Amino acid sequence: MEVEKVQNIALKFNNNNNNSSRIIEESSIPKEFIRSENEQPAITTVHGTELEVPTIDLSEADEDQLVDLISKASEEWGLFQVVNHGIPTQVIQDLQKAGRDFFELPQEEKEVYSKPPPGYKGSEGYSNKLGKDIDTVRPWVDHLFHNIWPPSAINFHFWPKNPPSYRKANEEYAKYLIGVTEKLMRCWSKGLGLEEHKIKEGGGGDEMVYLAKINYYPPCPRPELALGVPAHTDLSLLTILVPNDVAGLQVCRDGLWYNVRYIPNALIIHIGDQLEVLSNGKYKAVLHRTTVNKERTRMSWPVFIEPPPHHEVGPVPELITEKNLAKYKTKKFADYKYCKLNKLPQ
Ligand SMILES: O=C(O)CCC(=O)C(=O)O
Ligand SMILES: [Fe+2]
Repeated sequence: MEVEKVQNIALKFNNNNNNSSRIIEESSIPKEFIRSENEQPAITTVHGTELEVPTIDLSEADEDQLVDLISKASEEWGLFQVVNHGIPTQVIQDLQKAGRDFFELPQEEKEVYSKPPPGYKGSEGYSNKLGKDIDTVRPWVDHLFHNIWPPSAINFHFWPKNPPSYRKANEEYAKYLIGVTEKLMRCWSKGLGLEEHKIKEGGGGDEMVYLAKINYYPPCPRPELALGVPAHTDLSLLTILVPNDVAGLQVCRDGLWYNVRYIPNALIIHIGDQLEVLSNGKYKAVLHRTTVNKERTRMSWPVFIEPPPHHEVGPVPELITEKNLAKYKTKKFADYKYCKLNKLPQ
């Protein structure tokens, strides 16, 4: 069988002059990256159909209409794209260029920002999972995490100094992102029949943490066998993501995986676990994953907007009645995160 044939062929990582990019000499991948058949994109993707997730114009002047659209998309899909969101194209392009320039640096320079050794509890730092031994199937992706808001949560130690434009590009993007986030949270509150500040308050108010990530998915010689990020829902309250123009995001509907269409300049909004909890299950965290590409590097820039660790998250009390009992426990975000990352029951 094809899977077995490729299992014995080693991937060769070569240092290419001063740029230690990986040169893949065989038209194959090591077995650590090969997914079981029930995960392989070639077998599990619905081909020929890109999923038309809702695309919402965030400049819609009729606020009730906007609330309805966002509420419906969050209930039915858990994911939607927004256009006319108010973030200038230049700000997004600068963010993307700074991230791309960082990931194209020699490996040693990226590793300056590596996550601290085992025992480190934070999320921030660079991780080269492509080259790291872990006992599960490896994801075909490298990433960098660091907080971008609020100022008290920022640790510039994890922000690349090279390229020099990195800091300004991220600070600019963060400023605009706050506006988009707050608008979405007001709409979700209203969509739930609550006062407009309730979702923000339930998520930790001005202490909410904006955790930025860059995903870097290099070309993969056998994209039909591997995955970038495997199936998951985000831990966050919401995630706002900018992709590059290489498609790869997939969402699960009725057990089947569909490609999400790339729309230039749109932001992709994911409902995360914490919004599902706050809304007592009305809004659904979306199950998603990413595929990789044979020729091109895919990149994405998600920002996970999360409650601060000590903040207790549970269904908003006003939503709980005798007929609508709480479906989720109220617990500290840090505890929720610990259970999820360690695959413990919530
Ligand atoms: O790259 C993408 O489009 C999605 C990445 C993702 O789901 C994640 O990093 O949590
Ligand atoms: Fe995700």
